[in-house]
Amino acid sequence: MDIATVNALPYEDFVDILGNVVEKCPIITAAVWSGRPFLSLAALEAAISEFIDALPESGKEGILRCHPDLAGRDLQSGSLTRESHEEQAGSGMNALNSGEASRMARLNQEYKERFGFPFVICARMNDKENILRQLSARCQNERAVERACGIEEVKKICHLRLQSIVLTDNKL
Ligand SMILES: NC(=O)N[C@H]1NC(=O)NC1=O
Repeated sequence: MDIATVNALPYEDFVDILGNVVEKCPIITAAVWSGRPFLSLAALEAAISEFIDALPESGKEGILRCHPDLAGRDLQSGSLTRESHEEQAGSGMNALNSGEASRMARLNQEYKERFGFPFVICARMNDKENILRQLSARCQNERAVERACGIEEVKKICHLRLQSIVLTDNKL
């Protein structure tokens, strides 16, 4: 689908197709629809970023809280969104050995207790070793730093999800 097709979508279809570019936050997609027409995919992505940046800190934390844990309950029970499942499987989250799995569970829990929101990282840009290393390191951050860090990762995830739906000019 190219950007002209995206711009022509009624809002129901726009939200159906693009509603999970930020995990379980279709309200963001629904909000930016009114900014059409977007000149490019980059312009649509910028509108999403601006919407997120304008939220109060509680709203940004809310976005983080909509994300499933990496290698967590939803992966085990098969209840991840399709996008999240592909991302987690791609980075080896469903193939952790028992030592890695228990380390991931312990650090995820420690992180959530410290910050009140889950650890978020763009799984498609990292392998499991890197994810575990980052999780451990980021547990030491200040809450405000970590909130900003998580939101930057949400934007990376969004960037890749948008690219898999909307053709960029060089793919036309
Ligand atoms: N917690 C977390 O980072 N979740 C995710 N990361 C990602 O790339 N997809 C997710 O669902």
